[in-house]
Amino acid sequence: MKRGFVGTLADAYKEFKSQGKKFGGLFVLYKPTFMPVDPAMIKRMITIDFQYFMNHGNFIDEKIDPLSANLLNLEDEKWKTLRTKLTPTFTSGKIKVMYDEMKSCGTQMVEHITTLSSEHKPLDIKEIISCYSVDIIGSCAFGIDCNSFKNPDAEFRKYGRMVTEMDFWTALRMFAIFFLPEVKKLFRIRSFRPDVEKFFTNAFKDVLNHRLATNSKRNDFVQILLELGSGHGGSTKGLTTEEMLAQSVIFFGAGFETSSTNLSFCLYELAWHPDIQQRLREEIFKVLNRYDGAITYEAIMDMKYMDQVLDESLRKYPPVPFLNRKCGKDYKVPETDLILEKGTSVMISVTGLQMDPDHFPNPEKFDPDRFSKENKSKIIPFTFLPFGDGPRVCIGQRFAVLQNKIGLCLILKNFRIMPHESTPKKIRINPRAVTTVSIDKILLRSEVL
Ligand code: HEM
Repeated sequence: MKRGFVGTLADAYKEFKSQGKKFGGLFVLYKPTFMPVDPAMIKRMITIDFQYFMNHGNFIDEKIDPLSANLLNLEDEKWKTLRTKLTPTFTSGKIKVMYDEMKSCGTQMVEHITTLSSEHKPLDIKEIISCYSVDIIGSCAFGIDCNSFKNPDAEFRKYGRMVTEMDFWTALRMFAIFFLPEVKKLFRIRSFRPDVEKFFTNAFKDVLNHRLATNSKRNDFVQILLELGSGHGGSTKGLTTEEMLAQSVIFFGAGFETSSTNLSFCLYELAWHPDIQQRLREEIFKVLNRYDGAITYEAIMDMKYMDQVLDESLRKYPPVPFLNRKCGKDYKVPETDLILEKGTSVMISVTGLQMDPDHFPNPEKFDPDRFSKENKSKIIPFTFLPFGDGPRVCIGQRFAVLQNKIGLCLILKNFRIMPHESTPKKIRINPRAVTTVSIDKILLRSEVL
């Protein structure tokens, strides 16, 4: 399949749209799948009629694959209970506490880019941002200082790479999780390779044991998870050790690649658009001036044009290019006689919507002004869905936005970013991947300011 599954979903979206339909049907291999394309219908399905479409329909088997019992995969009451328990973990207040940790990871990234710049070496931007991202999520979700920049063979970076590198088996594993959970169950394909699973399990348990033995604390998710549970050994009141582990792993799995995709594509576009880059840099200096030059949480939150730039990158390169749901009980499609049977798979093409010229004119153009105060209100609701929507919306959105704003602020404050002679004019998306990944390595140049 030349276009890959994500491309095929976007093509189906285009076809249904061009036929003037509000929805359509397609087969994902053997599986009949319903695809709404009308934003009002999408809104209805994932918010108002959420009770019918509460679950993603991903693979889950707590016994043979305990790590699959995470927030992303859990269903019905189990999901609801866990989401309620975890929601306080991601409030602005809790995320703000992790700010210093994020900034210190960013400072290490700046040192690394400074060395590369002074040696006139190109920046492998995805690799650099992935190190930054792995340092942050390793620190916040596992309480471990990864030091990926100082130690390129750092274990977290190595195993993190294994989770996301699109070799044949990872691609198959990820495809099976999202599209063919029955096949995954039949062949007992686990969510992670055994060595990766072992690494994360040991790392988490070591940290937990250390915290409990020394009564030490840190501003991270482990601490919050620990406070939710009654601690080691398992609890029915809070979270058991296995449940905590599954959540930390999904924070890593769902947060690391998505966030680095957003920031690295953003820097790629800024390299080709020096005018947008300069406008953003001017905002950074202007805001920092108001805060006496200090890069504080409040200053970062005040950088509004930066939000526009990151949003435009999320629009053009949605790290998660589709939303999936499973119909939980027979559902009558509004204004039709069609009944979606319980168990039917539903796919929403985020790429289809966000690259639709009816919703975003000239969609290939990188134009952060689409998200300006005046223009944002003109965007049709439910056509911009990089974090999903409804009760199942991404729980880590605030965390991801803060992390990427800090990274972008530190990079643009210190460096000018430019294309390298090998930088592709257009990104070619890897058709094997179920996320938005470039086939080509993206090299950029940097100059110390
Ligand atoms: C730019 C970065 C990110 C993007 C684009 C992104 C995107 C998404 C999307 C599209 C969903 C599914 C929403 C739906 O079905 O409606 C999701 C769910 C989720 N995300 Fe993120 N995400 C990002 C960062 C993060 C981070 C940093 C974390 C954790 C620290 C995280 C944790 C999760 C979890 C646990 C879920 C499942 C929520 C549930 O089913 O209740 N994500 N994300």
